[in-house]
Amino acid sequence: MAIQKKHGKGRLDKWYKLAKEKGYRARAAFKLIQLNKKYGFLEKSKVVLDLCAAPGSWCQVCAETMPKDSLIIGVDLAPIKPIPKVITFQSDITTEKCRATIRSHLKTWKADCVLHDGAPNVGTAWVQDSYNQAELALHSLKLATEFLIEGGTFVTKVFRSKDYNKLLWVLNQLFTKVEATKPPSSRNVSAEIFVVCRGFKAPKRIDPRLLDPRSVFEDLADPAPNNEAKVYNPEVKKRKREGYEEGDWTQYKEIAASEFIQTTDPIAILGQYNKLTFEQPKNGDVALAALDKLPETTPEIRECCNDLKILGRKDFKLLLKWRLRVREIFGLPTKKAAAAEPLVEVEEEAKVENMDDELRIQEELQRIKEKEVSKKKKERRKDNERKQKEIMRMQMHMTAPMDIGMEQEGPRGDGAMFRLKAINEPDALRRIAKGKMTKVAEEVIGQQDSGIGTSLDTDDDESDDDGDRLERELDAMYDQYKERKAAADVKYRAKKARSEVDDEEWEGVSGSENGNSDDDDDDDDDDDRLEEESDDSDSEAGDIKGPLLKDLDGVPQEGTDLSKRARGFFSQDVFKSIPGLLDVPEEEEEEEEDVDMHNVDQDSGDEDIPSIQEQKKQQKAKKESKAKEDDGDFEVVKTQDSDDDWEEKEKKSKDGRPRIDIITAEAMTLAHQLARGEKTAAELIDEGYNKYAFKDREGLPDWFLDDEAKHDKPHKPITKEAAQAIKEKLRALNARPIKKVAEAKARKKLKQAQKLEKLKKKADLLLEDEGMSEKDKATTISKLLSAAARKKRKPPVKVVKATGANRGIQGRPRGVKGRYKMVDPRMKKEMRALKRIAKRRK
Ligand SMILES: C[S@@+](CC[C@H](N)C(=O)[O-])C[C@H]1O[C@@H](n2cnc3c(N)ncnc32)[C@H](O)[C@@H]1O
Repeated sequence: MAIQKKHGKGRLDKWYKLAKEKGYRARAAFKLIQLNKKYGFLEKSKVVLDLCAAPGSWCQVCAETMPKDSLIIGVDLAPIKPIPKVITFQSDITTEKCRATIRSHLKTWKADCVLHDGAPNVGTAWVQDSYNQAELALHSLKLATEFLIEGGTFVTKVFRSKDYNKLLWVLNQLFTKVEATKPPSSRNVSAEIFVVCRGFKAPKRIDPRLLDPRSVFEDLADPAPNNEAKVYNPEVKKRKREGYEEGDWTQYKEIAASEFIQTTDPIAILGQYNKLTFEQPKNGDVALAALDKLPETTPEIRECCNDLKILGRKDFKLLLKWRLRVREIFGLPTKKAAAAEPLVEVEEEAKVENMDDELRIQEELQRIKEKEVSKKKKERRKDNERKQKEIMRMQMHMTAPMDIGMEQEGPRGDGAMFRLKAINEPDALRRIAKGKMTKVAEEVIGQQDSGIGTSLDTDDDESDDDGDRLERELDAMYDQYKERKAAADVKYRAKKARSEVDDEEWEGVSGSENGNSDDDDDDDDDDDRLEEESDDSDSEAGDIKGPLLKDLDGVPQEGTDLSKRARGFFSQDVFKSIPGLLDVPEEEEEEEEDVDMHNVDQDSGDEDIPSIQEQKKQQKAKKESKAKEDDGDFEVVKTQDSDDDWEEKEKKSKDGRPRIDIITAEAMTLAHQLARGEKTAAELIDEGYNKYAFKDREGLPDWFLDDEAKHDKPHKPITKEAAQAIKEKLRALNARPIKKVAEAKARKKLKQAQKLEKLKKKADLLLEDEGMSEKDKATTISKLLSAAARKKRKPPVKVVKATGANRGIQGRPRGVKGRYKMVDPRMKKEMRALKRIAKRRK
């Protein structure tokens, strides 16, 4: 990462430039803008108090963002140039006078928001600077507690220093939500951060010590280093990311061993020091001399004392035991003695009890909570993974259903996953076919309270919020990418359209069931739709026969240009009165035959596709047979086979052969092999079971699946002949005019025919005229014909020079009508030069 310069031109960063551009008085404006973007406190505020407001960019932002007629008061030590809609005055926020002036401006009102971006004069020692900042923040908090409305927001700038935690503790006592954040516009090199405190508790009485810098920052002990951790768990070493401790600038420290014996906090010594020394100081230490001579001070103890930093848990224990033993010998109070004097101990403890302890306890609690939550998450995820694996194993016949708790009712029982009766959702079968097993199981089986516990994703929704959000963002980004690509890339559009058509084919059974003709076929939508439909399922339960018993006889199938779904839709009763909706009008047919443009299949002479007359015949025959059925008194029981028939019929031509258009070289190779008997159908089916066939795509995001789709299929060899056949097919297809051209040609033809008709009528009239001689009639008719054959001359294109008034203009030059072309002298010269060159080459 590049190091940000804080001096010289380094200060003039993008925020500085942007502030200049936008007319803000300081780049600090963006800090407030970004804070407000995150927390949104300004839009709902009517009264704002901006402490330390000079030069006034925060006030500018407030005036811009807050509702009209809001009250904005800005105060600073330095003068603030007037800002429209803002009251400003010069004062020191730590003084009583400033407080009184604010009161006079606010009258009886309370501020919805108090902002503080104050910075005392910095440039002294870091410790002093940070302390001053914390102190100023506390002063601003004091004003906030006086003028802030209950539930109001206080925003303050602080430095991350040793006082930071104490300040945070105070803020936590007064606000329900306290969050520290560093807006992007705040320089990385700056130690400043902003604390946004929401939900002012507005207590009736505030302990003055809470807002007194001396009691908050100075009277409290520094947070004790975690010496226990160092001693009880010495193997886990924590790096000191914050550098040296305050006032502790050396790394190597020794202390007299006698001190260790006498101290009340031996752990602190063991944690902080490197060595317990037995060396006598200049003025002599009797206790140390005695200790040195004690038999309890064994060589092992001495060895341990020599370097505390390399000791393990066991060694520390040894030292502590030794200390207790020596204390007993010296007659110093030990634990046992302390137990006999509980009152003294309690008093001592009460003194130690301070804000830091509370902070530590809070932190500890938070840590334990987080640990628990993450443990639960992990367990849930593992559980889900296990279940998914089991289901997959079962799909691959590696596990019996009993292994995942389906033994009570068997595979077709109430809770059974593969029970077809349960799949009464309009789209469920298709979804299963698509591999949306988990979702279906979740929705359908989950409703039945089967106890299998296959609600694989539901728990994750709650537990894995971050993961979900990330996934959603990725999905949204991928959708955007797809849209962008579709807009720019024709091939991609065509591919997408193809894949949608493929999807539609699958939907044959369920697509028209509810008349949901306008549904998209997106996989993503499937899930949503499943949810919607399953909601309705109760009410419709009686009507739904299940997709395996689908009545599609009533749906006209062939002979129109409409899709399957559209046919289903238009076959409803309401449309019955409109003639010709489902039939192709005869005129159109004739026109199509005349124009020769739409019926591509006829063009190509594709015998597999039935002609319109044949289609009609089929329809007629169907109607008759249906009428016969209706006449009869018996009810036709639909079977699964009949549905299959319907699907089959859709795909078959009149002679019963499947209507398959082979468009890839692989398919053509297969077709050739089948035709020549080189491959049997059984072999083909067998090849279908390959390593790509059992991919679990459930729950995977679209972008991943799309990428995978490029590679997760077997690559079949293709033959030269097959490739050639496909090439020729494509060439023939390309040779055909595209629809637009064909339409234009047809229009032209039609116009000519109309003209000819008109001429004919005129000629007839002339012929009937008895007053004209035959010769005159002939000349008039020939004149008419030649006039009709004459092409209309296009008006010439006017050339306009792009000089004088026309230089550099855009659009039509003045006084020029009709078609025109702008030329400039440069173009003229270039054209001449080109002509010259061409001439020379000749
Ligand atoms: C970073 S500037 C504030 C910028 C301001 N938020 C803006 O957007 O323009 C810090 C300001 O705090 C002011 N300040 C420092 N100590 C102050 C005090 N005791 N009372 C009032 N203002 C003080 C300084 O005069 C300085 O103008």
